Amino acid sequence: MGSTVALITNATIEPLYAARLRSTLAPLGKRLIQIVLPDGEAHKHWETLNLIFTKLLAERADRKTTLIALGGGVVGDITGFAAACYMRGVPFIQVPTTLLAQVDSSVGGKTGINHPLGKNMIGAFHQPQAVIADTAVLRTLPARELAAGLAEVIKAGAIADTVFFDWIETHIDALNRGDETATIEAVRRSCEIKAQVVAADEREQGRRALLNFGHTFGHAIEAGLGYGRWLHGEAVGCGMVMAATLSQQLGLIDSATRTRLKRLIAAAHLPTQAPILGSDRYLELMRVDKKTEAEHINCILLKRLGEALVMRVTDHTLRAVLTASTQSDTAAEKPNT
Ligand SMILES: NC(=O)c1ccc[n+]([C@@H]2O[C@H](COP(=O)([O-])OP(=O)(O)OC[C@H]3O[C@@H](n4cnc5c(N)ncnc54)[C@H](O)[C@@H]3O)[C@@H](O)[C@H]2O)c1
Ligand SMILES: O=C(O)C(=O)C[C@@H](O)[C@H](O)[C@H](O)COP(=O)(O)O
Ligand SMILES: [Zn+2]
Repeated sequence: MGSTVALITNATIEPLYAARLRSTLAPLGKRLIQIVLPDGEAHKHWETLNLIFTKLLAERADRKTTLIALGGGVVGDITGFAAACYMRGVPFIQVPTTLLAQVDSSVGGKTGINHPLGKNMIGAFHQPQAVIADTAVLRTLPARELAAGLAEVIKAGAIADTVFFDWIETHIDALNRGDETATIEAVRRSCEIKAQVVAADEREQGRRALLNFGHTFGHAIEAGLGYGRWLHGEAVGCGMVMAATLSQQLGLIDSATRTRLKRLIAAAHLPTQAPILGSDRYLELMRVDKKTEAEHINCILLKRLGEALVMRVTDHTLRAVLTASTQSDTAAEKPNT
């Protein structure tokens, strides 16, 4: 580690947890630069990234400076990308403070920012030196943000581990109320699953794409409504229901499996009915996805709970799912019966 550390956080987290982190760092005797970003997904863009570069340059941060991301996925993704770019790459550490960041975004080295035309479209793979998660900080997390984090926990079970999926079903009430023992187990197993997938395919040449279950639809919802209107986890929760509907339409899963996933997502207080954007707009947004190849949309589908696969899907099939998913629940069930 060099002689300087840059603590990067946001205006909500700084008064809650920055002093504690500063006092932990104090015995190391490093020069500390603190950068406080504006809060929210709507600020996960180029201008916010540039605030970091400007401050690091103005403070003469050298190429051995370690950046520390103290916050949720937004702070983590921007800080990681700043670390990947600043002086062509400096080390960084993730200190995730949301459930979503502790179970998913702090692990695996995907960093980046949004573009008005697409979610996370500008970024880099850059692994953190360490991830330090303390579940005690989740006590101050708003309930809506806790639910958003559960979406990525459910995703991990749905794509990779049926035993974990069963466990989430059994413990959903405990997870909803932030029970410490259940939360620690959810963080532990989600990180274990993610780390295994990333270790096998760090740069998403294959299996890592499965971690994108629910995201082709979800990212379209986030970008289509305007970043920050629906939380990432909310959009992913709804996106997983849409992907399950698609899986059923393609004959991969039965109606009972789709219903089981949908029930769990609803039990985690996440939306299951998609916002109306129009099928044309959805398809336009879904095509702006890193899995798209020569304009063809690739989706992550379920084979069963605990197993997923990537498949190219025609616009025709997607239109049917989009229509069903934005109508009433009864209508959404229709194509599947
Ligand atoms: N890199 C990846 O692999 C990856 C994976 C999943 C999601 N993401 C990204 O993560 C982002 C979503 O992250 P998020 O859900 O953590 O949202 P977020 O970073 O916006 O944090 C949610 C809100 O909670 C506040 N907050 C954070 N910690 C708190 C605490 N302990 N107490 C009280 N308030 C607290 C934040 O200030 C913010 O207002 C999205 O941009 C998504 O694309 C990235
Ligand atoms: O780590 C991954 O790989 C994921 O897909 C995890 C997702 O939960 C996360 O939202 C990720 O940022 C989405 O990746 P993207 O490549 O579609 O931007
Ligand atoms: Zn995600």
